[in-house]
Amino acid sequence: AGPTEANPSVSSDSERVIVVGAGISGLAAARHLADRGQGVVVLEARNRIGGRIWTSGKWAGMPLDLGASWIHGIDSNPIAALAAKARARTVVTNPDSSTGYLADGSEVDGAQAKAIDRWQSKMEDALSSYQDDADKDASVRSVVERALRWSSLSDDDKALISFGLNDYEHEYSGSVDRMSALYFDSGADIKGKDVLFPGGYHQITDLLASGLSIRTGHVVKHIDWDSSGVTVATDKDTFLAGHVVVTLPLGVLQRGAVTFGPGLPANKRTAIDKLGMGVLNKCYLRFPKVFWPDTDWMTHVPDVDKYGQWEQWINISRVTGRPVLLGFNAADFGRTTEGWSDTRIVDSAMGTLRTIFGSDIPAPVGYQITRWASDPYACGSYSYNKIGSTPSMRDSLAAAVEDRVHFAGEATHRDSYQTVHGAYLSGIRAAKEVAD
Ligand SMILES: Cc1cc2nc3c(=O)[nH]c(=O)nc-3n(C[C@H](O)[C@H](O)[C@H](O)COP(=O)(O)OP(=O)(O)OC[C@H]3O[C@@H](n4cnc5c(N)ncnc54)[C@H](O)[C@@H]3O)c2cc1C
Repeated sequence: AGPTEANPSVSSDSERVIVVGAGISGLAAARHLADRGQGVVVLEARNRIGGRIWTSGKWAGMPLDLGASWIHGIDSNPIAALAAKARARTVVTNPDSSTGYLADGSEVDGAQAKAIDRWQSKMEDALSSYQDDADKDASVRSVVERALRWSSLSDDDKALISFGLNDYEHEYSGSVDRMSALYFDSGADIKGKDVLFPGGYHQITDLLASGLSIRTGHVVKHIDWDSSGVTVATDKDTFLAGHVVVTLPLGVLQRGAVTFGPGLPANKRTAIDKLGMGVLNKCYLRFPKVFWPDTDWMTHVPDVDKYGQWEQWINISRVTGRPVLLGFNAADFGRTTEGWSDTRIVDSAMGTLRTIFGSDIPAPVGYQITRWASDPYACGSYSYNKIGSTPSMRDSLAAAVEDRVHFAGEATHRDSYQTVHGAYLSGIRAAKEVAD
């Protein structure tokens, strides 16, 4: 039967494709299919599209990205092509444009900067020789600490090494205590400059979404299939289709928030279980005036007992001309702060800024804070390679089930997981599977 009058959204149209999730991967899949004449409906739990791309309009005239900010590596990056198509202005941020500070707030001098670089190279060497020689996985931290004879080091050197370890956590989002030394960096190298969008990343998702049939406010609960088709049940309705493209974040799959009938194959369940979902949170602070240096980045090396706290900041005034700083917290500390009140988070951030810039800096006039791990439709920021996982598990995560249930999303991209472009490419890949 076709759509019924009582329930127009129920259709047995076996040609139709349902896409679960209106993040960049779901939108890419739906766009690809719709452009080829395929009937496609996107079901999205939130009342907005974009998923982990989320531009806040809370401060008038100052769009701020609470999820992804950058196109990582603009060379042959499909998101750079979409940005051009959307006529979205981009601004390069340069990792070398950075001012560093030590635990006491003093600026890192030339010799100290060299010491940081030296420890960073030693860490990289230790991890790459481990990858060459080891036959058993271990955590990034344990490999680094063993190779650098941790217990024999001074507290100052430990602080510099810890800063390097936390840098991995910012990049990969997992804790170095659980991140796989063998595979933590198994993704493809980023090629080209990093750029962000002063007008917000939503320009990319809006471009893809234009004209698509998207049902927001539909929380998918069950996905069932057999030889005749697929049934997708949300909290409001039931939808029938020939194929479904599932773009649920890894953390949502891990939580078992959506049931699959019949169950998912064993290798996919193993991949869901073993891959890691990490955390990166943002805290934007708006001030009455700029009191910080005119570099893109500011870094802070805290004492070892304050591991991972407010180590990386980006100077938003370079991008928007407005007096705004963005502090990041990753992995365990990022997760810990999610249990704190906004006031406690802002006070903690201000503690670091006062150590660096003095107690007479102005109080912030506004803040915006993310809690990605507590978000039930993300359950984390992006995936990472946890001890016990292997890169091939991403292929298992990506594999279609019986040519009916297809999977996309950043975690399914073996080379470019953790990124917008990886998620986008995974959506196109899933759409091509359906269309074939
Ligand atoms: C703080 C942060 C900073 C980042 N920075 C960058 C960066 O600078 N550059 C970069 O390239 N990448 C960055 N990333 C990663 C990037 O945002 C993601 O890789 C990408 O957006 C993921 O897209 P996706 O389509 O796979 O998943 P999502 O965008 O999460 O899409 C999945 C969709 O499914 C929906 N959903 C969940 N559960 C259900 C349900 N039960 N029913 C229906 N719908 C459901 C969700 O609401 C969501 O809209 C960042 C991520 C975070 C969180």
